[in-house]
Amino acid sequence: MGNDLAAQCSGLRKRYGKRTAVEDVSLEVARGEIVGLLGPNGAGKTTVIKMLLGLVQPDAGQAQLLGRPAHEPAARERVGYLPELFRFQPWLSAAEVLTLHVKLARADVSKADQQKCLELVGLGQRSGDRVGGFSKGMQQRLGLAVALVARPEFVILDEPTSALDPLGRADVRDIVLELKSRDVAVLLNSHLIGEVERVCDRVVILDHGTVAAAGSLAELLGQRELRLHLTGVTAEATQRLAETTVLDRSGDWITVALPADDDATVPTLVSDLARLGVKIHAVEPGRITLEERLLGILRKADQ
Ligand SMILES: Nc1ncnc2c1ncn2[C@@H]1O[C@H](COP(=O)(O)OP(=O)(O)OP(=O)(O)O)[C@@H](O)[C@H]1O
Repeated sequence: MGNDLAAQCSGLRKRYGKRTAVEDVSLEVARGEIVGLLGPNGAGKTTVIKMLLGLVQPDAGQAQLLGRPAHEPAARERVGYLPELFRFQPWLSAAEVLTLHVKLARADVSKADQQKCLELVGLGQRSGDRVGGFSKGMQQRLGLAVALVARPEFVILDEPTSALDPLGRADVRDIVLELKSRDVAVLLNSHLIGEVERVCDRVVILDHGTVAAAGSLAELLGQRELRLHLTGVTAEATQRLAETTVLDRSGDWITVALPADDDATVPTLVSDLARLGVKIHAVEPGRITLEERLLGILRKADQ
């Protein structure tokens, strides 16, 4: 495996009794890449994460972390993990929880840097307070600090914002993007699709334990489109429109496909149509959202 991969797994399978939780799942996370893991409840996301971390033994397949087999404890030393469900020792202060985890990770992180990590997650003022008195969202912020404090090269965040207010969610988004800028890889499991769409480079969609779709956002969301409200369309203008891919026509509205990442098509088309005497009432760029795409994939699989 190349050193450019933070995580890689292939052919992962896990059964619990007769129930198949995960079947033949393969995925990769490159260094500095943010990958979103999406899928309905019970799709197998957490099970895949646990197999990647060597916390659950796969029935088949293999997983590697930062170039080592996932089951080796040394593989996890440079990995930060925010589990979906966790409880910290309620009698410890936030600062003590971080110190404990720095020790467990056998990392060398000064007290000042530990305090900075608490500030990063918005708990700078609460470092001396006992965790038992923390709200759910504050505990989740502390969980994020624990995942980040030992300066990991790969971070797995399992539902990191489920208990957070909108400001907290925006903070997590900024933190994830900041990790990427430092070439830290992130695997993000979240039901908040807008969040995934905003920060992730690639997305893996799990359904019934298997990979239902995977790819970059551009690949998954496909072509962009443009809705035009036009009147006075002459034969010449119709010919000009036919040079694009016309997806739909209903009344005065025409939808054409736009090539991905092409900035020239819209201004050229609009000026050509205007020159040909067409009255242009509206020009609306559009693209299906990740949520629409996800629902489409999952509903198709259920049919
Ligand atoms: N320890 C376990 N014992 C028995 N079944 C399990 C265990 N862990 C997971 N499963 C089953 O495996 C399947 C996948 O569960 P998993 O927690 O991986 O899903 P998920 O995609 O993370 O779901 P959610 O979005 O609800 O967190 C489910 O059917 C679940 O009941």
